[in-house]
Amino acid sequence: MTSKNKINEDLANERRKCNFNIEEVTYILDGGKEKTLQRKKIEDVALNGGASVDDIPEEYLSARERYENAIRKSCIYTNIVKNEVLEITGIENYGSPVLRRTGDAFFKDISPFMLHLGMFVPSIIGQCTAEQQATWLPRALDMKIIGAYAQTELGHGTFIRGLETTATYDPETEEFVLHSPTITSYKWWAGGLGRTANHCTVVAQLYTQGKCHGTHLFIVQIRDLETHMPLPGVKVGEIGPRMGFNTADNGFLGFNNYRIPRMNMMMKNAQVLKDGTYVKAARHGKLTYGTMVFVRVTLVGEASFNLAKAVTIAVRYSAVRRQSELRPGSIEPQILDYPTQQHKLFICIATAHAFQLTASWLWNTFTAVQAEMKKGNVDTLPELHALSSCLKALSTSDATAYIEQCRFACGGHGYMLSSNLPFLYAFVVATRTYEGDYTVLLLQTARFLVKAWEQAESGKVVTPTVAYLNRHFTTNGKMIWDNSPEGIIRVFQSVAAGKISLCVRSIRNRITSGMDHEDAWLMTTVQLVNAAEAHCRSVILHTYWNEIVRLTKHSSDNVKTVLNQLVMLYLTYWALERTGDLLRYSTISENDIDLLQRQYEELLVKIRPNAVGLVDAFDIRDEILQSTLGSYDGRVYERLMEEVQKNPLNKEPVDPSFHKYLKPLMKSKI
Ligand SMILES: CC/C=C\C/C=C\C/C=C\C/C=C\CCC(=O)SCCNC(=O)CCNC(=O)[C@H](O)C(C)(C)COP(=O)(O)OP(=O)(O)OC[C@H]1O[C@@H](n2cnc3c(N)ncnc32)[C@H](O)[C@@H]1OP(=O)(O)O
Ligand SMILES: Cc1cc2nc3c(=O)[nH]c(=O)nc-3n(C[C@H](O)[C@H](O)[C@H](O)COP(=O)(O)OP(=O)(O)OC[C@H]3O[C@@H](n4cnc5c(N)ncnc54)[C@H](O)[C@@H]3O)c2cc1C
Repeated sequence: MTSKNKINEDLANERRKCNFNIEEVTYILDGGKEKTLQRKKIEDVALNGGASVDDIPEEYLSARERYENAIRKSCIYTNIVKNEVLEITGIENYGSPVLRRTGDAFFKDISPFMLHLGMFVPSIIGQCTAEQQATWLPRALDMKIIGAYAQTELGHGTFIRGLETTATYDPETEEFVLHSPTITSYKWWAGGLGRTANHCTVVAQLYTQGKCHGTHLFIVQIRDLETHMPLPGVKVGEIGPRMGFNTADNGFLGFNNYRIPRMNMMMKNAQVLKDGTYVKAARHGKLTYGTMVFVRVTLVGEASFNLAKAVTIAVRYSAVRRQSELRPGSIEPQILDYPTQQHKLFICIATAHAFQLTASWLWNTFTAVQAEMKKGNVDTLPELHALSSCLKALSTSDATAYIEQCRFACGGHGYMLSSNLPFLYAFVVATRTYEGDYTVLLLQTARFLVKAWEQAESGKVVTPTVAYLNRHFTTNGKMIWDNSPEGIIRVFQSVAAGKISLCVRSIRNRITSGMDHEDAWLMTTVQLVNAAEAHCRSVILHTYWNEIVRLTKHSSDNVKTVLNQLVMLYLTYWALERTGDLLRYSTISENDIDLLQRQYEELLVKIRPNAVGLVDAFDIRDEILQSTLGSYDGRVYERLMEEVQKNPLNKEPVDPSFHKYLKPLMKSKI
């Protein structure tokens, strides 16, 4: 073995200690052996050309060079996908998470094509009629047209009903006239819009026959397909440097009485006829928000995957890194041996599992609701909206906090861009805001919870994810504390029920004392966010536990044991995090809390020998991890030194600025 492919001895030892079958866990996380094999096949085809490697790491490039480089790599990757990967996987895999994640090997930051596949194509699939799809979809999938999703404006992101861009129907020419009447009506933020896209989905207020019918979606060509020049009446550009997403050319867009054909309105859920008659969406008023629901569902899996990357980096690094002395003169321990380090990292492994299994479950729920809606039944949509809203909010928020924790766990080296942890953080922290801000989405879930509470109060049976509310009305007093997984979950459900109940009481009291409903709701929103968070925690705990029980039924004993230890760690961690709530809503005692703490510390000890095996089971290739600290071989220090050689500042022994500025300064007199 050369030093280049030699595995770090500490990491090799960790792998020898691992007592479970790593592949078995990978299969569970991927959703089955076949899925793992297909993912590996895709990765082999897409990555074996080594196309990801930049001669100069992208962080050293100027804004222009970075963008051009991102486009170059996006085209390379798209050609590989079109010509090689889809040959083996089929076109239906075009937008699949596996392909998006494989693409991470090409970009430390973001592909300018991400929103094309992430939202433009889904908006065509979800919002267009079959006839419209036949016109647009093949061209979009073949990249003959490249799209963005332009909804947010300079003045409004959250409040979609407040968007100002107008689309006014002109029956004379059978066209819509798009217009940006104010500075705040300019579209702002859309990924890929600034420099790359030649089309976009535009969300605008629809006017026909002198009446406004609210926001609707339109497909709009914004650039010439030959010259790429913005079309007359279109003003488009890039919004400037951001915390992350710097290769995603997020853009602005304004229209000056810009005309598009009538059939460019996405007409699956509402239509404007040739004479201007508006035909209302028959089934549900919010179906035009469907693309957002789809993306929120996929973001739970994204949160899991990015957290899995971060914790793979941090655990491998913590096995390689030795620091301090436990006793005078003793060998320096691996930092992974410190219980405080285990406390930082094992919860991240467990959370990545919890979110991955919840994401699959949510995806199944989403497809079931879609199937019902195809049959004309929209009854399950409110529950899906409430679930996808809170799960998106919590998974992105927790993943953000834990990725930062992984960075802290890597000390100074975690601050290096080459560790990839700062990029991961910058990417994931944005997911807490985009596709619906954290607070705003939890308040959407709270609306659903208050309604469900009122139904349960009146004796009606409520939908499955809030079924615990029915129990709330049949049991008296605090929930009996019980340290079994099912017991902990029941207590978390009681916490949620108790908090929702307090919200309802607050709202009612405020109304009784003279407030109108809107103000009473507004004054209760701090509690409502808290209640929605508690509900969502209980959903995640419940789903994670149920899925582990179901998926490990036929697993080997050691896999069962280690996955059980992780889920128990997760349940215990959250019980300890929420002791205040447990004291308020259950019979838990001081003694029970002491026991929980001991149980938690014992779980850290039990998981420790399998920690590296557990992150290996995420099976994330080095090309995708893109980290000096987290590679499979653990050559941390060598890679940090190799990276230094790529630094353009080190190309010449003396920097020109020395002669230009430093030397004159040194020579000048005070
Ligand atoms: C291949 C790719 C793979 C992976 C993906 C990887 C990366 C991700 C890809 C792309 C993402 C990248 C960038 C992000 C792009 C964006 O950010 S696009 C812009 C997103 N914008 C938002 O999310 C805005 C958030 N705001 C809203 O959703 C709404 O305005 C609101 C819900 C907050 C409020 O809407 P209103 O119309 O005012 O409604 P309301 O009065 O509050 O509620 C009325 C009733 O309607 C119900 N409702 C609201 N929304 C929905 C919905 N979506 N579905 C079903 N029902 C809904 C609401 O609950 C109310 O019901 P009641 O019964 O209580 O009356
Ligand atoms: C990296 C990135 C990429 C993006 N990509 C796209 C894209 O491709 N296409 C697109 O259309 N958009 C995109 N966006 C925009 C994004 O969807 C919005 O920024 C997001 O929905 C939040 O809206 P806002 O910016 O208007 O925030 P605001 O609504 O102004 O929020 C500001 C604060 O006010 C609070 N707040 C707002 N309303 C309420 C309320 N009703 N109750 C309580 N608190 C409230 C929020 O909680 C938040 O703390 C992107 C954003 C980012 C950061």
